[in-house]
Amino acid sequence: MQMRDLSKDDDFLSHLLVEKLGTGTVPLHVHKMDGSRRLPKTDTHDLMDIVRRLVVAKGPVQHVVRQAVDELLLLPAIRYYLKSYTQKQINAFATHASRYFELYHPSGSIEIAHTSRYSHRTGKSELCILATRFMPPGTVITELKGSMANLTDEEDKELKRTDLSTCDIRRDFSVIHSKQMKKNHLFLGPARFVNHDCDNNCELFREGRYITFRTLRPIAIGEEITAHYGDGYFGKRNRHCLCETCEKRGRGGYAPESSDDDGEPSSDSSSDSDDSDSDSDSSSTDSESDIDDKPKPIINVNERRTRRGVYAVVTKDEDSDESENEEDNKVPLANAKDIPADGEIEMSADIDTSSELTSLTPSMPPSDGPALESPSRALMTPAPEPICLSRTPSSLTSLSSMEGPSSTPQSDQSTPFRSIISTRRQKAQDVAASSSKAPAQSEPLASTANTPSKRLTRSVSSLALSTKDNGKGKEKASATPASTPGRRGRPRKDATVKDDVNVKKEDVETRVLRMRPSTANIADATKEVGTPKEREIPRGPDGKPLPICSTCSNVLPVISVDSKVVWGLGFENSRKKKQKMECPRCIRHFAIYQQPWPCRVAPHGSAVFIPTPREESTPVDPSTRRVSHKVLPVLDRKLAAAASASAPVSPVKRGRPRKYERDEDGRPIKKRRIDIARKGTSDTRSKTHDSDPTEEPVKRKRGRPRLSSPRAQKHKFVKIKVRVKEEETTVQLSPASQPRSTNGRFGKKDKNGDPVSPRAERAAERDKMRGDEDDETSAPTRISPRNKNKRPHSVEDGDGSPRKRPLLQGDMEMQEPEPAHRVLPRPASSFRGGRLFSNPNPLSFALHAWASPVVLDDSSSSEDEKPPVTPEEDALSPAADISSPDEPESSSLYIPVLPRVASIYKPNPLTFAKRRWVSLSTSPSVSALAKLNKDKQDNPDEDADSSTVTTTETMSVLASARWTKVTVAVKEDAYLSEGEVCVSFHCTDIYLTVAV
Ligand SMILES: C[S@@+](CC[C@H](N)C(=O)[O-])C[C@H]1O[C@@H](n2cnc3c(N)ncnc32)[C@H](O)[C@@H]1O
Repeated sequence: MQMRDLSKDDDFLSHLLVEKLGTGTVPLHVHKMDGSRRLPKTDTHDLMDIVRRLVVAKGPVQHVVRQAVDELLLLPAIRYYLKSYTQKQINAFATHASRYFELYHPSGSIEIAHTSRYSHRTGKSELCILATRFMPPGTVITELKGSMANLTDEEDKELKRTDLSTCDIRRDFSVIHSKQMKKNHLFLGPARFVNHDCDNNCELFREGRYITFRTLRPIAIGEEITAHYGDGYFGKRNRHCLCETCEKRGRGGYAPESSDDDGEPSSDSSSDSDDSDSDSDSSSTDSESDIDDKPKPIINVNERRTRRGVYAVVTKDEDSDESENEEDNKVPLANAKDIPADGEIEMSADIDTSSELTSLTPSMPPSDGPALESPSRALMTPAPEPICLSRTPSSLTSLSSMEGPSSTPQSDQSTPFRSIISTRRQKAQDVAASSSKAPAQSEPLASTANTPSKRLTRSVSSLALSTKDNGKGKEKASATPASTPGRRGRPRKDATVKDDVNVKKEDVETRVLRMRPSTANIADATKEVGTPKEREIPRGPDGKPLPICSTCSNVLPVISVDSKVVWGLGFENSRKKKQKMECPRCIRHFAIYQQPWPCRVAPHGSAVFIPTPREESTPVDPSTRRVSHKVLPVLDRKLAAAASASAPVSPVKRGRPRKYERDEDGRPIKKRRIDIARKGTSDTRSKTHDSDPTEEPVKRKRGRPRLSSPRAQKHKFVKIKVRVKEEETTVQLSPASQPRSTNGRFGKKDKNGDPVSPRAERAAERDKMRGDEDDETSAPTRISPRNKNKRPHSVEDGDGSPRKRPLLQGDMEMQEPEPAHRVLPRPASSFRGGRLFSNPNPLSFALHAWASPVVLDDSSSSEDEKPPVTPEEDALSPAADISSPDEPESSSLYIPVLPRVASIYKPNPLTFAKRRWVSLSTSPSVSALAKLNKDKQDNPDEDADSSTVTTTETMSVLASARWTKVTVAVKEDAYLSEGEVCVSFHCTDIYLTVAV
């Protein structure tokens, strides 16, 4: 990866996934490689939602993290940022993003937090890495990753260039030096937030092609993860180091000499150095003790201080000083056969050779042979792929103290790895040696959990610091808790297990927290944390109690950005009111995990909120289930979204205006809603109707209803089928001039398949003749676009009285005599013709109409028992063809009022059965039907069902001799509005054609 890409990506990603998730007013200020670079704006809610989904997602870490990265890449701001990127660059960006996302996974064991440790010198709020669970020695912190970019000579020079006037020191970012490659590398990513401590608890090491961190000793919950940058990173012998160890020992930046010589505001005091000495005495195994024997470092006049720290311009002499450790640095990582000897690595100060962290040793000792790999091979850091599913100690760990009865680090003899830093390695050996003598060594791992962290917080609160800065002397940690929210100032009664690494007894008693190695047990640990027990109230230099976090009991920090306090002042009122206050770390933690720090997963059985990309969950306090003020912005957003969703589509958008309001597919939400609506109604639309489906009909009009109405949607099937039968019907209308239907359903065919319908043809001829004779009579029966919306059944004659459709009568006269059948009015039902016509429904209309004439025939019983047959089934059955040999040819009566357009309706057999369709197996008595019509005329108030039949103007009957086919033509139907629309109903042997 190119240095520029890496620094740019890291600036952006740390802004997105660290700074932006600082939750509101609580800042997590990241020092950028290029602070002047403008970054695209992103919505914090979007980022937080992605992280929350990651938190609750199930599945392997890699999968979950990848999902989060995918979601991130879909955000408009990120797309904008990546628009000029090549695919390779995008991949690198995504990989780097995954390193940040991985930090948040519930299986993770670290977090990025704020620290005020260096603020008194730098005026800056800085960040650090804290452990969120206990880590035994040798644990590989897999999620603490960095990405490394090779530095070209120019870039290296550029990074080294120091503009003292602007203090724009970018060199303070991790620069790793490979001795073998003789090159510097930029090391960015979450790993860059690891601060230096002279008694570091972790070491940078290389595992295979990757560089990560490994614990050197047990690390407690809340303890800061520290590395060793080198002995000369903060000036010669780190004289300006502000680490806790230096503070404890009164060295580095806390040494009296340092402040005197530099003329800088000193934090040292001679009185405190005694304490420091006593600490050192108790830590007899501390590898740094040998430094005391050496002469005090000469102050380097080239030393410079920056906003972020102190850096040394190291002379050649100093280089030679560092070389004394070189042999130690070459101690190999034993048994680590997979580690390529692609270079030794150091965390570089201004001058690479000045660093103590001068080598990540090759996998094999130098004596064993040459380096395993070509020095030209680029160094890499762990990629997301090899993410460990479990955060258990690595195999390396298991080979160390985890395996033995002792929970302490073992010596190099039994450890398959060696420290990459000579002094650290020596320290580990010493620690192991001392721990083997410790009483706690016989305790299994469980007791390790009770082991307090070795490094105890000695930093002071900002209040104390202000006092110190006023010249009251060198701050010591004896009275004040950490400025980094990693330590707890609460004493524990059960903290009886002695630390592996010679911690003073009083320190143990005041700082030990029972550690829980498993995630589930962290919940219990949190309970303990939240239970105030004989808490030693931390007090400021003025004796007043300091405000503490109600969750982790740390002193609330004061956070300043650009030397301006942005958080942490003005708690006096809250304290007076005894309001609970949380530190930024705990606030942030709860916002992300919905669990009190350091829990990342809900205690067993409790509900976990699961936000989904579609539905944003409102975070609710799980204890009260009430929406708190914290979630109001989210709630507002949800309400706005709900309001806009329920509102009709309108150009005026409601709710909180958002610049990039898009769905998960990246499409605008508004458009998507319309699409959904369209999708739901698309099949209800006829070809010719494109009205807006969301539009509500203002007024029910006669005639064709709008398709958008629910009523219209009921007939979607009918409308779809309309076009299918058009051709057939046309054939029936003009058999001589138009092509016949080819599907055989309505077109009459003989055995050879030729269309044969003499009766129909004769009827057509009759109709034609009649039409010629009486245009007035035939006109209403002909459906034309002009009169399609008229109701032909209400055709009136000259005197204004309803006039029967003469066509039927004529047909009846011409029909061959049929045996009489009893045709009875349909029994009374809820059907009302008036309602039908005022609110027409072609389906019920036709059904009821044809339920009306109940033709009783004794011979029909067998047909009645037959189950209804659908048109499809019928089509498969040759017997069903209306021109089947069983059916007398003459049985078909064609009435030329047939619609021009027909459609087949596929009825639901059950519906048909319910409606008591009678299978008319015998030829109907047309005269009986005529009688029925007459009866109806005589008794207009009779059942409406009958009226539909007797209104002969509205329908014609085409009946076969056995009534195997019945066609009803309805001249108008509002629903089948496209003029000559016809619907054919089919049930068993009855065909019903409704025409408009
Ligand atoms: C690699 S960064 C570590 C993360 C850094 N705290 C941040 O917020 O970006 C190194 C910087 O951290 C600060 N730092 C880390 N350890 C320190 C120490 N022991 N003494 C003084 N400053 C330290 C210095 O400002 C240094 O330039």
